[in-house]
Amino acid sequence: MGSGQWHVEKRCFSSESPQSMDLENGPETGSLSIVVLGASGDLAKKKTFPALFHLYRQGFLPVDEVSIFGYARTIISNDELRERLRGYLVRDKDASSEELEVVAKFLHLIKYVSGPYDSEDGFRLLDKEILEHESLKTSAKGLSRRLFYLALPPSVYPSVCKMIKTCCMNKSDGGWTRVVVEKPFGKDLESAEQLSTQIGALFEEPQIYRIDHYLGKELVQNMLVLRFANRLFLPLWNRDNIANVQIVFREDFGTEGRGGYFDQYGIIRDIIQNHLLQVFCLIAMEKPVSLKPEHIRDEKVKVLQSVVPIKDEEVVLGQYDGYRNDPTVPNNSNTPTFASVILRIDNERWEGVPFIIKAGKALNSRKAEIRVQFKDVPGDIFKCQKQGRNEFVIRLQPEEAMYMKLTVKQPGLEMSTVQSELDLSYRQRYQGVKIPEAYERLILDTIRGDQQHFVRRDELKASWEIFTPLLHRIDKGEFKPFSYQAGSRGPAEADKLLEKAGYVQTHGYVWSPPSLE
Ligand SMILES: NC(=O)C1=CN([C@@H]2O[C@H](COP(=O)(O)OP(=O)(O)OC[C@H]3O[C@@H](n4cnc5c(N)ncnc54)[C@H](OP(=O)(O)O)[C@@H]3O)[C@@H](O)[C@H]2O)C=CC1
Ligand SMILES: O=C1O[C@H](COP(=O)(O)O)[C@@H](O)[C@H](O)[C@H]1O
Repeated sequence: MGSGQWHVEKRCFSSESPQSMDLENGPETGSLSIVVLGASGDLAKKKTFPALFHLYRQGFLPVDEVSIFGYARTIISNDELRERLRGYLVRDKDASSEELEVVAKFLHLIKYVSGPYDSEDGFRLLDKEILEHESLKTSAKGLSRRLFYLALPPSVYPSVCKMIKTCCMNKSDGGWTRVVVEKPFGKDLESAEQLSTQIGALFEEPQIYRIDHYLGKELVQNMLVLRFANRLFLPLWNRDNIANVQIVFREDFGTEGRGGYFDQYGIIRDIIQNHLLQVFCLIAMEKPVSLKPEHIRDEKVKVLQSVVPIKDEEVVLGQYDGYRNDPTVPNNSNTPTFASVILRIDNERWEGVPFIIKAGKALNSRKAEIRVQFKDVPGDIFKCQKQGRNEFVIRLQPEEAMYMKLTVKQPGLEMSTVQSELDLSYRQRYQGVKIPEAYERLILDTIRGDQQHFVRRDELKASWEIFTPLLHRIDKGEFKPFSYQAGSRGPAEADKLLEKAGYVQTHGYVWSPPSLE
């Protein structure tokens, strides 16, 4: 692979039809029906349909193969759905006539079917529509591919999966049916396992795509490359050199109309148990045998299983003032909108290294980053260590970047030291390159049958095992959040915990992304 292109070993093609048949993953051509269930909802309009549009625009969804269906209970016409979606695909006033035409052609591919989630009538109607479209599309040897995206509350997953299985499976020999399910996948270990069992009774694991959109972010996808394709990092990535790791998610807005949903889940279930824990796996796991999805997921499960029970004194919870003003949030809500939790791994590589996982809503900034802090240099001949430690920072968003904080000689006649950085800011380094949206990438993976960036059942179980005891105590009101001011850094106790974990702040040093001017 001299081109430096991503090389996924699992792809093996039939000699008969090299491009059309991936033996392990099912056919890659033939009619493709993408069904968005919950098409009237928030996720569908903001993420799913726009991602499909971007794939269409880049030629990944050829019109001679693809049909898109929306399904929900709301009674609306095809045109009404298309009109609802339009505004999320393009801003009319900025768009050229060519762009508007592309949008119109894409919207024309979408057909809406209305029906309930628990009765066969609606799904039989959906199946009839799919069959009708399949008969019109190119079908290599009559192959059909059916992708069902559940943009729905998890409470309806079991009945929807049952309806798909009963009424809407691919009917061609050698075609496939896949389902994409969103988070939250369960509320604790027991409910997640129950849901997995219900869905697992209907579909095989290779048909189930548990999506976690953080796994589609550019710099999250870069983690394995960074760790395992750079000699520089290999000998450093362990307890001998790394003092602590932080994985941080901050949002500068509150629950904003989603209070009712959020209050049943809280920040640990909304962000930490899934998004941040997936990032944690990629930082902490061992090198997989290969890039095959199962090899990667095997290593993720192992590291999750090596996490020791969370200690009470290594948790700080917070709730921002004003959270309970939302009419959909109970006045006595104990739900955390902020949490900082230290995870510890009991293995040869990481024993003694705290992983501080922190997430909060209504804070003073919006960003997600990984911060790997190295230990002090032994024998400080420059007497410079009070200036700060080496830190490797991976900024997931906004302004994707990686930078390494270093101590260097202050330029000039004197021998003094100063903190500086090696900086790889994506906007500057990759000018003109459009970084794809996470959902765009992940939906393409589902079509290609690549489960590398999706959560396997045992991985999900291991992740709930880590957080369920703490979550149950919070649910029972045994663990109380500190209050914090909206727009602040969160509760001061979280900074104390960070300090206790051994994080050394570099005072007076601020990294600002380089500007293009
Ligand atoms: N919104 C977001 O940004 C994100 C959402 N998610 C997840 O994606 C999924 C969908 O989210 P979102 O679109 O916000 O959800 P919505 O609340 O907008 O629900 C989607 C659709 O499901 C139907 N629906 C809503 N409530 C019920 C119910 N109680 N029983 C049956 N059907 C119902 C409605 O369609 P109709 O009444 O027309 O049938 C609705 O339009 C959820 O699992 C969510 O956690 C994940 C990440 C981000
Ligand atoms: O899954 C979720 O993620 C969003 C944050 O996603 P991002 O890609 O903008 O970082 C969060 O706002 C939401 O509460 C949560 O459900």
